[in-house]
Amino acid sequence: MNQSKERRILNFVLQNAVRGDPCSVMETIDKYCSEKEWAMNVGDVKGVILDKTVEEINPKVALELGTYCGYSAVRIARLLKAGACLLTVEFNPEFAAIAKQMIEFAGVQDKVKLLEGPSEVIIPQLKKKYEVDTLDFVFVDHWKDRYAPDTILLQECSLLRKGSVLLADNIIFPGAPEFVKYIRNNPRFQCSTYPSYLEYMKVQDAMEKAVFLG
Ligand SMILES: O=C(NCCc1nnc(-c2ccc3[nH]cnc3c2)[nH]1)c1cc(-c2ccc(F)cc2)cc(O)c1O
Ligand SMILES: [Mg+2]
Repeated sequence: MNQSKERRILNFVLQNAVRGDPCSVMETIDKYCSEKEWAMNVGDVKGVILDKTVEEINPKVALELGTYCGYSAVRIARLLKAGACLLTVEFNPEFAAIAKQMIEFAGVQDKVKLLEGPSEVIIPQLKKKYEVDTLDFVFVDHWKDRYAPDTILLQECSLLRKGSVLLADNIIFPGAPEFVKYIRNNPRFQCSTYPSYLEYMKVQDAMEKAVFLG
């Protein structure tokens, strides 16, 4: 049975990146996906916006919605301080299996908890089952029609506190119009937009940062 694209990306990393070196893993994925096969990682251009946001917040508890191959989990985890953790949610078992190996190869497994399942099931479990109090940072990068309902669900589950920061990928391409409409008209969020480019392409995209005001 022929390999999936995600399996080819992982194999390229296992054969070409430096084990235990997150930057080497990120660079190797970016090289493969810009030269050989496009894939929906946040990538090296929008990745800098992600880095700056994580460094500014210095989160103790971070959540990622949409693990995919683990590129942004490695990107975020490499910046987390001792004792901080990233919970990342993936519902596709194939992607989750790839991401688990990617995260372990990069050596950030002690900072990352990969949760398999749909976000609408996992989010309500975060407090009791995963011992989360509130989230300092949320990277929203899963199915675009889940952005708005899951932002509402995070509030309903009291997982956001005054100052919690959401950063949403792809608000231009593929786009998340319901989310943008919801978040920009919501007085409980302070929003800012970061124009950028779709990963590995000369196509306009943007990220939206939304600070919860409590
Ligand atoms: O669909 C995307 N990302 C989502 C993957 C995912 N990985 N995991 C999930 C998940 C995880 C828990 C969930 N719970 C419920 N739904 C869930 C979905 N979703 C995506 C697509 C593109 C894209 C651009 C141009 C194109 F021509 C085609 C595509 C670019 C991007 O940057 C993306 O992020
Ligand atoms: Mg994305």
